[in-house]
Amino acid sequence: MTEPTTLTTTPGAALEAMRAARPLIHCITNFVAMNIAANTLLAAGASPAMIHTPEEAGEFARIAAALTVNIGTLSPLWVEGMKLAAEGANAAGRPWVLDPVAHYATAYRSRANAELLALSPTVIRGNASEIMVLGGETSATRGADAADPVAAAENAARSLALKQTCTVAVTGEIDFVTDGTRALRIHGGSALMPQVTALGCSLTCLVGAYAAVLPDAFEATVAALVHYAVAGENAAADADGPGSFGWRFLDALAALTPAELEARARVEAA
Ligand SMILES: Nc1ncnc2c1ncn2[C@@H]1O[C@H](COP(=O)(O)OP(=O)(O)O)[C@@H](O)[C@H]1O
Ligand SMILES: Cc1ncsc1CCOP(=O)(O)O
Ligand SMILES: [Mg+2]
Repeated sequence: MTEPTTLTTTPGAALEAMRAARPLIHCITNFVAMNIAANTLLAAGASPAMIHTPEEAGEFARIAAALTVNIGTLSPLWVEGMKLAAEGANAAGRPWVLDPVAHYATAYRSRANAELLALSPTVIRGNASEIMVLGGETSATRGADAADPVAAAENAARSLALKQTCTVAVTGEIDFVTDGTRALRIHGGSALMPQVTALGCSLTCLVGAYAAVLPDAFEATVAALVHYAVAGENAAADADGPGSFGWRFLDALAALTPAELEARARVEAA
């Protein structure tokens, strides 16, 4: 029988540590997400830098506390920058997070994603459809939005985590995080979240911020997802729709205190 997964750093302590460190996060994300992801990191308490050109991406990854790579809007130059950055992060012993946006959509995108997977991301964060296909299963989805429930992706996430020796986060109505041995589910958030573009991409950057500070990538990923889940619930309480949810969500990320996060976190064994 396996032991139930417990956290050594609670979500409140993780938030306190992340804000105290205000880690510099190197983000290579897509054109849609760049602004909202940078604002997400600032609101949460980290310091973003969006740097993608091959001339400097490898060098900068060695300076930053963590790297996040998102394949949402690719071009050959960007892919080169992503690979150099991942190599730089690995060389400097920094964690890096991969967001495989719609990696199944085209042959070019699949190839780029496979090349990044070969560079051993510390964490992979995707929606259920993205993780199912990465884990060798099929999905009816074609674009960036999920067409499957998170529960359907749990087995794929476990096998992907074991194959890649990394942490895998599957997000959706109830998030699932595993490193192949440990596994937890995180409740919270809002049905308005998938109606605002790039919130998943921005979460990937926030996972980088926590992974920069906590030594355990599994626990860092859980902490980032809990921060997002509680902020999402708070923002949704007064939102009229996706538009007002967007700005309320930034405010809620910033307003959360470690004590509130501690009291409101809903994490269960999986
Ligand atoms: N139906 C939902 N209810 C609550 N939270 C949700 C729901 N769908 C997505 N989320 C949250 O939205 C955030 C982005 O996840 P997701 O939409 O799965 O990513 P992506 O944008 O990459 O498809 C996560 O924090 C996730 O928990
Ligand atoms: C719409 C879109 N198209 C290419 S990247 C992107 C953003 C996807 O954002 P998310 O995965 O967070 O929904
Ligand atoms: Mg996504």
